[in-house]
Amino acid sequence: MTMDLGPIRDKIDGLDRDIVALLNERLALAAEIGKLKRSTGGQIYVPEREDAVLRKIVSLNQGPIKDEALQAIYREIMSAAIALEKPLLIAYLGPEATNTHAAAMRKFGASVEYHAMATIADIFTAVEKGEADYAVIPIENSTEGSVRETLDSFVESDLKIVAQIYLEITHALISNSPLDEIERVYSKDQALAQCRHWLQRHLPHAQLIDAPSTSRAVQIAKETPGTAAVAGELAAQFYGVPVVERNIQDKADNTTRFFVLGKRPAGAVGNGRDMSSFIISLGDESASHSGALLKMLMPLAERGINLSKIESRPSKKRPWDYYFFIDVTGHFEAENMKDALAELKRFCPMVKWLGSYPVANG
Ligand SMILES: O=C(O)C(=O)C[C@]1(C(=O)O)C=C[C@@H](O)C=C1
Repeated sequence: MTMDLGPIRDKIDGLDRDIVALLNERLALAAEIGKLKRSTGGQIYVPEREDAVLRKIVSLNQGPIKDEALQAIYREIMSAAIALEKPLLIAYLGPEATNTHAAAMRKFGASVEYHAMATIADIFTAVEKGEADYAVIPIENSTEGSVRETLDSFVESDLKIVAQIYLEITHALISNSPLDEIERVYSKDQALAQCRHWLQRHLPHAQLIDAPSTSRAVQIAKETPGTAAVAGELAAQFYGVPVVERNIQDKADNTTRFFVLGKRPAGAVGNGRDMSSFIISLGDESASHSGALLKMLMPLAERGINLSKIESRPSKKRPWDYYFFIDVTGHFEAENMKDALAELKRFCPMVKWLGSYPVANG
């Protein structure tokens, strides 16, 4: 039987012509917006608008395209729009091709510039000095907990959290050798631990060796026959090493949360889709007063502001003095938030706003 795909492909060609013309029409409008923003000093990347666009296209979608596929396409369209408005440089915690790189690309797409940096402190400095426009850093992992260096860096910095990214962490076995020839497996200890059962079952005799990063592990696997790496698929693509097996992590729900940091705050999305983060210190009350924490949370609870996370860190100023890092629902500019903060400031020596941002990426 011969298949005649010609007529259908002709229709696809016609649609592609229309799609390209429409995309260019949309991008020309973004370029116009860019010109206005540059003359008035407006922000090029507008997380709350992107959140609204991504929700709008999902509400318009009637299928068969999946919402996630449509959002991924729009992520790239808005990335191309940003690149026309002004080239943006995004700093992220390196090395290249790690999960933080993948998270940054998920948020900003392929049309902006990325720069891997060695430490979280370097990243804060780069954005503060204007050497990078935005930064992407990990804040917490669902199994490993918070990244303490990130929390501590917020105490001294005036940068604002403008967006957050949730990335499901998946691991792949990456090697030039087939499974039955692999004798050594390199990765970060955490990644090896997260794949322990799979490795025991499929490579019971392989030696498991710590590497400084998952990306370094892939570089080692690339150079040495009989070795493999456990890393994300981005690293396999980036270094050009084949994926032998994907999704080898023992648990399926391992997620890391990342923040996007910028110099200027993001506006409100509305519709209950905003979150805010603060550092609050109770000063002398924290050690002496068992009800102090409750007193701190009451002004928020009384105004219907939900607490989604609270975490304490030693202030390092005095023993048993703590900073509380809290995430709450709502935008900083909302009336109930302003009231709650005014009340907190009456008895808390430090109430520091770290930023307000859309609840989650699309
Ligand atoms: O609406 C804007 O401010 C734009 O710059 C356009 C646009 C878009 O392509 O929709 C692009 C980048 C911004 O982050 C948000 C939206």
